[in-house]
Amino acid sequence: MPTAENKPQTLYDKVFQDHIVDERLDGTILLYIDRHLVHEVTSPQAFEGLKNAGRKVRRPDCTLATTDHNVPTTSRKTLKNIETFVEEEDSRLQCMTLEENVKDFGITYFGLGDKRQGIVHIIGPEQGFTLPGTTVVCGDSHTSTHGAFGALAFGIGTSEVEHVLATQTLITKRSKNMRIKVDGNLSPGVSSKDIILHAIGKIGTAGGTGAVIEFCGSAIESLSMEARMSICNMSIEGGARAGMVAPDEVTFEYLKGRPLAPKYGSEEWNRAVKYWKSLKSDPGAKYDIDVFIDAADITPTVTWGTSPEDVVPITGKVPDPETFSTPEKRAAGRRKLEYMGLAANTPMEEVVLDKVFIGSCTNARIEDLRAAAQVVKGKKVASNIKRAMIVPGSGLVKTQAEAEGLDKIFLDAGFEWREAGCSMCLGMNPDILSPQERCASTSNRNFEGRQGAGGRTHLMSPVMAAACAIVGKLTDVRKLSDQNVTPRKASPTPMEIKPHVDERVETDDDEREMIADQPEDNAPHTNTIAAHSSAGLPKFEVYKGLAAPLDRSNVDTDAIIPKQFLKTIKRTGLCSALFYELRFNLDGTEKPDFILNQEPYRKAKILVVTGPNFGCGSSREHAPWALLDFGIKCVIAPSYADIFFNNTFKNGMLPIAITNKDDLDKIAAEARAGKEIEVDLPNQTINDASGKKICSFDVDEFRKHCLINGLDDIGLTMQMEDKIKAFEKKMTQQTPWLDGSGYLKRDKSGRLAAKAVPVPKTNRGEEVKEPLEW
Ligand SMILES: CC(C)[C@H](C(=O)O)[C@@H](O)C(=O)O
Ligand code: SF4
Repeated sequence: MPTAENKPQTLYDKVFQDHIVDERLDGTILLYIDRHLVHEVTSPQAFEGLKNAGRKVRRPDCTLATTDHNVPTTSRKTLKNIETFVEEEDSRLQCMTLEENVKDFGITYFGLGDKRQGIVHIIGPEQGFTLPGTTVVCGDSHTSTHGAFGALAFGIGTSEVEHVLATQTLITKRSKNMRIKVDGNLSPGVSSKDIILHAIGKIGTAGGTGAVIEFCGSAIESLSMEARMSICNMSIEGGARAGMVAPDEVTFEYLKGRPLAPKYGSEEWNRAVKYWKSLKSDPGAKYDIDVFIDAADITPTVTWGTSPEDVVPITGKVPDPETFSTPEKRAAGRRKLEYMGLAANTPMEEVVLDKVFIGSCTNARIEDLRAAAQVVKGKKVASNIKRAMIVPGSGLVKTQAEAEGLDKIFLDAGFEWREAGCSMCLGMNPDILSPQERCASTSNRNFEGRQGAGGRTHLMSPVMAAACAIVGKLTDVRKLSDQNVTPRKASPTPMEIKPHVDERVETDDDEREMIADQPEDNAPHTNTIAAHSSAGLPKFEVYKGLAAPLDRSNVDTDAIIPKQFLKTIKRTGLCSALFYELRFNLDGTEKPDFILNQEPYRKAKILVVTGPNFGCGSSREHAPWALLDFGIKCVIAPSYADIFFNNTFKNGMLPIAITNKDDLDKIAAEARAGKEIEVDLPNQTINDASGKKICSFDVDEFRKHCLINGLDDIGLTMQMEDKIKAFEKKMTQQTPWLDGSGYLKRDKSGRLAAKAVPVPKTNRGEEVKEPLEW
């Protein structure tokens, strides 16, 4: 019998274990974060919180920022500065706020004039900022991308961004282990995007909820790093917190010569590789969920509906909702077809397109562009295609593609060749679909309104999108006769990255000692933490109010609050943005059918959702902010997506999972009758208006404690300063390559120049009171 110590561990277990700063008896863990990526959309409120509290960024050397979501992808030839370049006012403000914050807090930033600027999940790996065995976070759900390196990488909300900026840690719990094994050879024309779409079709968008997926098997091992990134990128669409692939020779090869990776051939590199090689799952390691896929079963795959799980082989037909298993699914299916403007049983290859988008953090890397160019070469975009866009994922991808002449191939065929950014993946910038326009897209989400209000998205691989542009309809890339599209194997010609920053300086032993021995008030990366509490949130105890019933499944955060409202730099003012496209017509008038437009539910304080997986998709904390602004502080649903679930607690809200259908039906019946519901958190019961118990509910002990006492995590974590500091000292010894000395300036004595500051206030700017127990 293996003991707890020698129990076989998974890759996830190993990386998680190596980052535990502290563990409570109830399993709440303070996890150290090695790498923090920051973008303009989810950071302004976090920096504002730091400023209000007089806090510093703890590890500027481990933090990397860029602008990507809001930036126009038009030519930057005339770019002077972001102020004159970004025309849309709110976008401009968000970009400028980031520029101000990175200056104020001393963070490395790749702005629009910098060739290294690009989508946050493309630039991290490109720079060697993402490394195996690290914990990587970003206020963005597709942080899962970085798991391709054997990193534990996941998206967080803005409150957590603030927590990481201030403490370089997160409060979390262990996730479940899930394994998706893909064995065998991929057929020509089938790529990693097809693998992940196929897998999501199989497990569903909630299939990975609460889990970290390890992708393995011979088909995964044969893939290049870029292909592995596309797979891990979409783990979040399968509901998982993160996706991971064990690091191997392909990974090490990719990292050689990256500016922020340990210098190839150095002692540090050799030490790092030795550690990275230890990160494989042990034989006999147990997985809570195991999925097997035969690579031979995967064909070029496209989506037909408004959820990434709505997949079908390109050779298939639009499904008939009347054949779906339950009345709820039939109703949802009809709605999807109506939104998508499709008739059941139409062959997918007969669906005519308007636009083609090749880009996004899923598929805008150099290999994606090479593969698409191979299909397009010597052909022309079909005349019915109004716009076909190629948007490289970063300035470096663009430069490399131009050096290889790919831009010319695309331009000759009639594609637009754009500058780096998120572009039409979510349309927070000028690149959007018009209502009813149909797009073949290499992005990752096909939610209603995702690429523009009323727009219709079909997800697919870059070679498929390229073929669609040529044919003008959804099409099977394998039919384009002279194409020779092969799956993306480990590439013999990786992208050449020229270091634009000083290469990482190897920390020698003496230096390591010196860093570890620095006096407390001048440690390499510290905030001296004054004992303080952070009682800043309104307390949640017994909460009573009208409950609005919502009969929907898989409500994504794009539906809770669409992209156009993410441009705010505040946490408030989002009441009318809540469920905007469900609540309002294009002309701004109300849709009378939507529940929150009906009496008495305009005054709802609780939302009762009868379908599972509420809050899936994007990490936007704007979703709980909008609910709060409307007056809803409690959501009751069968299940939630992980990031949304976390985000609500950080705002003093209570999401309750009721898995028992009878109980949920009773609650929904009260809601439908327009009666009030009482949520008693101390006693963990849901009661009717008279106080009679309907059912009990579970809640995590630590979260309950924080809600009832109105505690803010950051203040609590800051009381763990000694433990965090001790952890950092150990890490500097054990994994010196993670101290980002390549970015941070050193003072004359060679010390990393981050200053210690006392922390007199909470993140909401209030006076510090007595310290509290963590
Ligand atoms: C803006 C950001 C919060 C969001 C995410 O978390 O995914 C975005 O990148 C998206 O793709 O919807
Ligand atoms: S999913 Fe789209 S919007 Fe989100 S980070 Fe990736 S490219 Fe940007």
